[in-house]
Amino acid sequence: MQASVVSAKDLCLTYQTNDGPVHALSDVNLDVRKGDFVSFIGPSGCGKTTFLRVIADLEKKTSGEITVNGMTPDDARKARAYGYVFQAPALYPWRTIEKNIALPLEIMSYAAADQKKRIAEALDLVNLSGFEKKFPWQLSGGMQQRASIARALAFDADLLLMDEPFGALDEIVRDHLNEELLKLWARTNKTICFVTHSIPEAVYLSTKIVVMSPRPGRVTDVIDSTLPAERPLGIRETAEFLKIAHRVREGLRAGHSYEE
Ligand SMILES: Nc1ncnc2c1ncn2[C@@H]1O[C@H](COP(=O)(O)OP(=O)(O)OP(=O)(O)O)[C@@H](O)[C@H]1O
Repeated sequence: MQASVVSAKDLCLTYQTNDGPVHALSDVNLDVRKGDFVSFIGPSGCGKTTFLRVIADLEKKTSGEITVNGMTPDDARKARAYGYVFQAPALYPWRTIEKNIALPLEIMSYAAADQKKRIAEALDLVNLSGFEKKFPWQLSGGMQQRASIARALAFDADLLLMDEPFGALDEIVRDHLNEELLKLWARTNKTICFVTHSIPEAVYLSTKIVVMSPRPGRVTDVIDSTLPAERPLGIRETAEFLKIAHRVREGLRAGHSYEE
């Protein structure tokens, strides 16, 4: 069996707010294994982003256990165990695209030639070759997000945390990036934790789909995908795909509140 990359046991996180406590995560138990592609899906406010942020040591658990590569999130952060792609592109406006991508590589002291190679590969992967010298504000929102994905890819961490990275992109670009991400994942044996609101995206990409529900944020279903590793886009029309999508939809419906 593959090693555990993220392991959560009875994990709880409660935010204290002026309106009282918000139970963002309640008794979450989950094991992400090396090489897994795990999608987190659920309605707004069910704690998907919070879970990623706990892994990345950007939030502290209230109780329970969480390890990342067998370490505390704090030690994992110091060991630079992961790359993080945020919901909104977080690029420095005073740096060109290539300099933005270079930043983590500079911090990690990659040799200049290696930096250049990685930047070129990452830009190619997200279809941004030729935009190296542009500044973020010269690109569309979608292109900026692709650049921030390139930054997380260039930095060669085994674990990629992706918070709705393709949510703002048009569907054709999104399809392309989904395919490219799968290829990259297959080639590199990375472990990916991926937040999405899209059922087809979750089913297409994942080896494991974690369905969550809010108030309090909890895991209501964990689906191990039966789809083959090789996934042309056409697989989305197959009976097997639709069966898994149906189960995800049922899980979402069961945990959904219509009272908002
Ligand atoms: N810093 C914070 N302080 C207080 N409450 C917070 C904070 N961050 C998130 N929350 C609350 O915790 C709950 C979970 O939020 P979270 O962002 O993790 O959900 P999500 O599933 O990622 O939502 P979305 O799909 O909208 O991004 C929500 O009720 C949210 O309002």
